[in-house]
Amino acid sequence: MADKIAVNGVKKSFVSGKQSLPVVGGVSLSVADGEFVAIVGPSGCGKSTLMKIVSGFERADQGEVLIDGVPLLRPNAKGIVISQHGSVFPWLTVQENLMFGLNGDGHGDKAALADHYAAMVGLKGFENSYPRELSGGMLKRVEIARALVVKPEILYMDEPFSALDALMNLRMRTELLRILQEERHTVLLITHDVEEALYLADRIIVLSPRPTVIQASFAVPQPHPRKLSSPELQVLKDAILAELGL
Ligand SMILES: Nc1ncnc2c1ncn2[C@@H]1O[C@H](COP(=O)(O)OP(=O)(O)OP(=O)(O)O)[C@@H](O)[C@H]1O
Repeated sequence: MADKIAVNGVKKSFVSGKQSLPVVGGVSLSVADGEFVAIVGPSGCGKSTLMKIVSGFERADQGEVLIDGVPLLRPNAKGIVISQHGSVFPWLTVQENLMFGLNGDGHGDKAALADHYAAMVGLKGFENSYPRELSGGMLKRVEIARALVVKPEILYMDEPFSALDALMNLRMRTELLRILQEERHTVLLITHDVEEALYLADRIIVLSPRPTVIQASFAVPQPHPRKLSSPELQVLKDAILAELGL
């Protein structure tokens, strides 16, 4: 079977005036169906640029991205991006936000589906609330539910929890794992937080400084729920931090 995501020899530079800034220096990567891959790397190395290329929002100068063996030329309905900035519509209620992406037929009772996903992320009873009435963590849950309600095969997450406080960040990690146990997705997560990657991912890829290439890759074979204090994860954490020069 083809990989869910295959990244082959992707390179990208940005041109500003006469200057060319090489950002992605040649990245090849395969992600299996249902796999959770986290990407860590130094600030400004090109993580978000790589994610934009892999999700179809940016074109590579060289190389290609295949989703289920098909070249990706633009954002594709199989994948949804969740970013740190958030994209919940403030003028719509939770239920209306969740129904927003369900255009066209084939979704049955949209309100019921929206309410099902609201409940899945712990927002039962808040279906008719507006975003201004919710906390930061609840807003993040709306965003996750809004991504999941369209049943994407791939979740692209770019620092999804970094705007949350530390406690809410920890809660959302657990919440995400619970949701992924209910509904299988292939996940690509960018994070600056090595512990977040160790807690969530099946595999952790360490990117080099810009122009970025894959510097190292670590499998995380531990079952969930994981204890970050376990000796195995501590050893992995030290090895990843060493790759990052820390
Ligand atoms: N559209 C663009 N035009 C020009 N330069 C860009 C563009 N997007 C990104 N860059 C540059 O590419 C480099 C990598 O940026 P990118 O956002 O991909 O890095 P990152 O690893 O995600 O950074 P951070 O960890 O700080 O979020 C930076 O030097 C940035 O200024």
